Amino acid sequence: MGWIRANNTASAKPFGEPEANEKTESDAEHIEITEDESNNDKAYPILSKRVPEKDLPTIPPKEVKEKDGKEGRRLWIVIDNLVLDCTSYVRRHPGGQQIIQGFGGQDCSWQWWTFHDRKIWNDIALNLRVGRVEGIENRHQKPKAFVGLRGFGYQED
Ligand code: HEM
Repeated sequence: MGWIRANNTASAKPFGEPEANEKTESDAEHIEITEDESNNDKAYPILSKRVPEKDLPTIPPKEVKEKDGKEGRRLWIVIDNLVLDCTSYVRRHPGGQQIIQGFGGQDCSWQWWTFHDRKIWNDIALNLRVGRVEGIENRHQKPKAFVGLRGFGYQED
């Protein structure tokens, strides 16, 4: 795999870490965003995973909901109140493009953690953060965990 290459250092400055978007060895291992593809959003560029969560910009929910990836708009998803820009990543998603597109501008926290582990979070998702948001609801209720057989007629004796 290659580099995360972000050329938007200047636009990242307001968030307090001038070198925030410099590539590093650890960033480099698992995600490749070429100069052309990154086409970073000027208002909300993708920030390095070295930027602490508390220093991410807070994005109004209205703006997040607009980023549905349609008609040239950026494709953002929300996981655990973090906003991830999947505009470029979606094309290389091993689970297919459609599933991410279906969550554009929306929360998909529990669905995400159903299919991915902490390593994928650390290696890839953390390299896609653009900010934080409060108040974006998941449109699907999380199914209750399957806790026993009683409901299916199992009888204890
Ligand atoms: C930041 C966004 C995302 C990243 C970085 C990401 C990353 C990945 C990776 C690395 C895999 C391969 C996993 C493996 O081979 O073990 C994968 C598979 C998959 N992802 Fe994602 N994904 C993202 C978003 C989503 C979303 C929003 C969904 C929908 C809920 C989703 C659903 C899936 C599914 C269904 C698979 C296939 C799982 C399987 O074959 O067992 N992903 N994803």
